[in-house]
Amino acid sequence: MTQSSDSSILLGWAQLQDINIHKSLQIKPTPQAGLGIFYTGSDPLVTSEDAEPSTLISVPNKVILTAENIRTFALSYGTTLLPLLRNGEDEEMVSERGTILRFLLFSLHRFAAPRLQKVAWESNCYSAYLGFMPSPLLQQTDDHQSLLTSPSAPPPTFWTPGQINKAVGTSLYAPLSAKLRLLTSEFEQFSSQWRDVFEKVDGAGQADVEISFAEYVRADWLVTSRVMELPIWDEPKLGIVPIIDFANHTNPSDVNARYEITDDAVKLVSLPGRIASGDEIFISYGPNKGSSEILFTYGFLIDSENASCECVKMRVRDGGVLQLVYGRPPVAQFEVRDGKVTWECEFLWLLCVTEEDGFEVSVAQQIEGPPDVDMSIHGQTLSGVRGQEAVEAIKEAYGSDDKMRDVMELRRVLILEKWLSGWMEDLARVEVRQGVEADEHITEAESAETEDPVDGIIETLRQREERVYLLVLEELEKRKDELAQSDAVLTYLAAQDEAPEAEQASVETVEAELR
Ligand SMILES: C[S@@+](CC[C@H](N)C(=O)[O-])C[C@H]1O[C@@H](n2cnc3c(N)ncnc32)[C@H](O)[C@@H]1O
Repeated sequence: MTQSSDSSILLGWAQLQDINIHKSLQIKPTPQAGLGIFYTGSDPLVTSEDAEPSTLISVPNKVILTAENIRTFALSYGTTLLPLLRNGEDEEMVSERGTILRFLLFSLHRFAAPRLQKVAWESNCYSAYLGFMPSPLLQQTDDHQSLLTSPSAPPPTFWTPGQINKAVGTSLYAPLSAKLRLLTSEFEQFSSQWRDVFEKVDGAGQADVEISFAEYVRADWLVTSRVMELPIWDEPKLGIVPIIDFANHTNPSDVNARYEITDDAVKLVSLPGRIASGDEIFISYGPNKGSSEILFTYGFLIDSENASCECVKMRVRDGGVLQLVYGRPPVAQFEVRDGKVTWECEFLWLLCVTEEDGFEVSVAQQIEGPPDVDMSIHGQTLSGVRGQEAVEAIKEAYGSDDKMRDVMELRRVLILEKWLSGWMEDLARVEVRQGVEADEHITEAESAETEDPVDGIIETLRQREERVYLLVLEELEKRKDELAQSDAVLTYLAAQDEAPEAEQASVETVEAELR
């Protein structure tokens, strides 16, 4: 089967589904990103700088793989697909993500029983499209699949425990470990549900009642890397938009198309003057996403050298006040955009106020459920105030105090500096830590002799994150020097020198850090 006939299968399917595609578009392999969308014409309505944005692809809502459409579609499958879309024990439907994932699993599984294969694939009106889904680990046997260029390194959820361990210290490690734990526990439950459903089918054999973890991880990756949040209905919904989902990512400054969402369709429209004949159509998967986030979600490293922005999001686990007030570790965000360094760590307000300032947090452990957390500011108790609301209350109470504002900022700077230095040390540590015990389903397939492309990815990620931390540390150092000279801080320190010994604990820390 040739490349053009490949593309024509997909485009023919799209036509049957009332998907409108500009006549000069092709879907074909790219050197690094699997399949992509290419413009091959010279229509001035698309290429000219003076043209209006032009619709390249328009996908009607009824074709989008949303949970709602899949549930409707599942009704025609009788006893096979529908029971998979419910939670095993109760009769409730699974989440939107779960529904899309289970539909993909059902459609892409190779059933041995002809009856099941017919229902899942041959009578599936999405199969012509689903046949083009990438498969980073599984061996491809389909004619058109074998033509796809597979990426040199698999996405992180496919990494072996040994590969994952090498990411220790990067901002990828914790979310990746957590995701694999989640996938493992979901899979335990789902694989037995799958077995229950297919054991009842006449003629079902071993290949029909068993589903592998690798299949589950692949379906999850397809959902994660292709799903969009669609604000079409009253409440935004998740959906995979066929054909438009072949658009690859580039840096925001190089994009040549964007999404347009109307009441009845999702469209890909051109950016005037950005597309020439032969160009690939590119969108941006998120201008504020850093290397780690793109790697986690889409499985590749962005071209950060040419990007105007690098961003690191790190979950902060203090096991204390933050955990109590936020419920889960909050995210510290650092950004270097066009050379400008910024950070977003509002939750540090929770750590820069002390009992000495009239701030207290008290915890009452419940017999069941999370503990009750009360905050008290200058003797006034605020019950059940959590997260950003708690931060706002502290800012309101202390942020307007001219005498304390700089002191508090200095405390925040010092805490952040300490965290960043710790994270830099973690990044520099070469030792491999204890494995991700959850990942028992993927067998170790590493060879010491062959060069592992995942090593290169992790090393690049380490270097990028280290650079961001270094730039933030430089800024913090400057800010620390400014604050140390501020009248408010000098007055505060002088007053503390005169204060009785017992009251000096916090300033001693501040002074020690300043030295
Ligand atoms: C929405 S899909 C795009 C279509 C995809 N290329 C395919 O063959 O089906 C997103 C996936 O495309 C690949 N991709 C997109 N942009 C890329 C890029 N700039 N570099 C490498 N891979 C990219 C990644 O595998 C990503 O998870």
